[in-house]
Parts: sequence; C-alpha cells; structure tokens
Amino acid sequence: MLVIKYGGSTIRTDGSPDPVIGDIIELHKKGLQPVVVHGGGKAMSSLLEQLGHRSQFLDGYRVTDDVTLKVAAMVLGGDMNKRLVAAFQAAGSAAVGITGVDGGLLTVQKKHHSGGDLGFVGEVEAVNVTLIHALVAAGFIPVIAPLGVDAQGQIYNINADSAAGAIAGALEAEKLYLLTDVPGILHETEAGRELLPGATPALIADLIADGTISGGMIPKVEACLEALRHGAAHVHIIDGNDPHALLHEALDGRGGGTIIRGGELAR
Ligand SMILES: Nc1ncnc2c1ncn2[C@@H]1O[C@H](COP(=O)(O)OP(=O)(O)O)[C@@H](O)[C@H]1O
Ligand SMILES: CC(=O)N[C@@H](CCC(=O)OP(=O)(O)O)C(=O)O
Repeated sequence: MLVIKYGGSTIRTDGSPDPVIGDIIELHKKGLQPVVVHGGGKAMSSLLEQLGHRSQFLDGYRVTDDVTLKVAAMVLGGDMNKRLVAAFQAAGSAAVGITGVDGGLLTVQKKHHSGGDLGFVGEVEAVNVTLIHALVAAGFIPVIAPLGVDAQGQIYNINADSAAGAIAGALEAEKLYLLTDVPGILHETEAGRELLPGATPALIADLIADGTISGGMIPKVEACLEALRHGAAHVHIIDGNDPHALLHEALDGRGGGTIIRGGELAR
C-alpha cells in the first residue's frame, strides 16, 4: 500500500480539477492501493479566525481547546473530508471518507509537550487497520481525516502528518508520501536556500536542533521517522503544488523532493 498525506496548504477548495487527485486515481488504476490521509490546518485557522478565535501552535502542533476541537471535527471530519471524497467521485473514482474515530482506527492518548499544554491534541497509541483493509479490498480509496479517540471516548485533534506516519507504520506501507507546499526539506548552502534531496534520521535530528527544520516541518519529519521505525521502506516529502510530482515519483522516482531512509544517506 501507499499512504499519501495530502496537506491542507495545497488541497484545492475552489472546485477546480485537482491534479493530485488525478494522480492518486491513476496509481489506484495501476493496482498500487493508495490510502489518503488529509490535513486542513489552513481551513481550520480561517474558520477559527472568523469565529474570533486565535490559533496558537507549539512546534507545529495546534493548541486545541473546546472550540478548536469542535472546529477540527467540523472542518477535518466534515467539510474537508467530504469535499475530497466528492472530488474523487467527480474524477470517476469511488472513495470513502472516514476519520480516525471510525472503526476504532486511531486510539490516542493526550499528547504531552515540553513547551506547554496542547489541550485536546492526540498522540496515536494504537492503529486498527481492519476498516482500511476492508475498504481497499472492496476497491475503495480510503480518505482519512486526522481525528482520534481515547479509551474514555474523548475525541482528539491529531496532526495530519502524525496520523499518516502512524497509519503507514501500522499498514507496513511500502511508501509514505507527504505532499506539502514546499519542494521538500530546504536548507542553507553557500549557494542559498536549497532542496535537500536525501536525509537520514541523524541528519534530521541535527537540522531540528540547529533550527533549520521548524514549524509545520517538525511534525512532518517526526511522522517520517515514526513510519520508518514501524517498517515503512522509505518516506518522501514532495511538492503538492508541482503537478504530477506524486505520479512521477511513485512510478519512476523522478518526482523530486526529499527522501528519508532509515539507513545510509539517500541519493
Ligand atoms: N527546513 C524547512 N524546509 C521546508 N519547509 C520548512 C522548513 N522548516 C519549516 N518549514 C515550514 O514547513 C511548512 C510545511 O508545513 P505545513 O505548513 O504544516 O504544511 P502542510 O499543510 O502541507 O502540512 C513550509 O511551508 C515551511 O514554512
Ligand atoms: C494537532 C494539530 O496540529 N492538528 C492539525 C490537524 C490538521 C493538519 O495537520 O493539517 P495540515 O496537514 O494541513 O497542516 C491542526 O489542527 O491544524
């Protein structure tokens, strides 16, 4: 299976044909079994702002109070999830939208952070992939919103990269693709800010420590490491704004971006 995390910063919400969805359908037709995990952080921030609620982040994780949790359920589990499923439908492919709450997919506990209380932010404790396997076996593309539930039935907001990393690990997916709004991990070189084509966990730790990797890139690389720890063969951060980068990368390794492997430095 291929797990594809589609970031909210690049998801089209204007109804125009979405090349990423076209690519995912193409991969499905070729028998590659894609599983989609989506974000929607940008749409959440904009609705929260309309409600007069300020968004606050700690290392890329949104501090989630009661209001924010409601907005997460509405935007991620509702609007964003159904828009994506409708876009798959319009492009001629059957997708089924679920959240991590459905079928016991994502059991979480409250995530603790050294920088302060994150509120209702979940850290994935257990993944039950039964529902994903059932949907894939029936020919559907699962489209998953990053919400989870704890043992007491409390719903939590999960960073979409973290949810995708945990799901890719549990599925022992051959590949995890994280589609975002930058070409990959960028770093300073003598020639200026450039794409880092390959990285190892050790290099990533150095880049977080020296501040090169910050904000929304932190949950992304943490998700990559989590998926690698659980047996994903490699993970790849690619540009969701580059039309067909996903298809090129999945079919012949020409999509660009940053590959992260557990072993030696890639490429
Ligand atoms: N070293 C880095 N290389 C690339 N992007 C970085 C880096 N450090 C921080 N970022 C930020 O991470 C962002 C991607 O994360 P995020 O905004 O959460 O996107 P998404 O919605 O796709 O998950 C980039 O737009 C950039 O602002
Ligand atoms: C806890 C946490 O940070 N949850 C994220 C969930 C959405 C998300 O991750 O969306 P993107 O992938 O588009 O950034 C949030 O509230 O923004």
